[in-house]
Amino acid sequence: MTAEPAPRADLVLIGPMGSGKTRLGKRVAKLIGRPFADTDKIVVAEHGPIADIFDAHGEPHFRALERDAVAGAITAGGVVSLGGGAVLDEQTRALLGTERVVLLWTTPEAVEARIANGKRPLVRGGVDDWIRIAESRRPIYEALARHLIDTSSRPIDHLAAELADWWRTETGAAQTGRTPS
Ligand SMILES: Nc1ncnc2c1ncn2[C@@H]1O[C@H](COP(=O)(O)OP(=O)(O)OP(=O)(O)O)[C@@H](O)[C@H]1O
Ligand SMILES: O=C(O)C1=C[C@@H](O)[C@@H](O)[C@H](O)C1
Ligand SMILES: [Mg+2]
Repeated sequence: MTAEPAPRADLVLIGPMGSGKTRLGKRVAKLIGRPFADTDKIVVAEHGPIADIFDAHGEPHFRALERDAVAGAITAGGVVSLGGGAVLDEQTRALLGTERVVLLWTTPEAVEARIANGKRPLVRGGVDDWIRIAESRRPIYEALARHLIDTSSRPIDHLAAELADWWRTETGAAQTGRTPS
């Protein structure tokens, strides 16, 4: 029997816009003492604001940039927060098949204020856009995830502590005290 390849990243956070991937990812990385990367931030650093990329070149161009950012970040390791739609890419989904993937979910009520800053071109129509997109992607998210966290109402510190505990259990770090490769 062939063993499943070991995950390259410590954690990969997926989920809809505003579910807290960036904020929680940063926090949990600090707790477990591992580097943090956010694929949206990588794309922005290299190519400028996401809304500008969508407006100037369209979504498929953004997805291609995002695919490369995801592959690079996962190969580098640590805690990786993906953009909400990164899972639409087939190559990315194949990569995530062997990763420790955590799905963050939230309610429309909780997300409405979180997505109101105009930085996300796909929800310019507000929370109705968010509901349509989140629900259409839900089966993809659920098929990839090994663990689910609802970020609607609990304080970020509690969520981060819970996720760090899950990581320790999954990796055996609690028992051995070592950092997994
Ligand atoms: N658990 C939480 N409680 C309250 N506010 C939160 C929580 N998680 C995130 N937020 C706030 O919601 C907003 C969006 O969070 P964040 O940027 O982490 O979402 P995201 O999942 O990375 O979204 P995207 O897919 O668009 O990158 C931020 O202003 C953040 O501070
Ligand atoms: O869910 C999405 O499709 C997106 C989420 C954000 O993280 C950004 O990657 C961008 O706004 C698109
Ligand atoms: Mg984010």
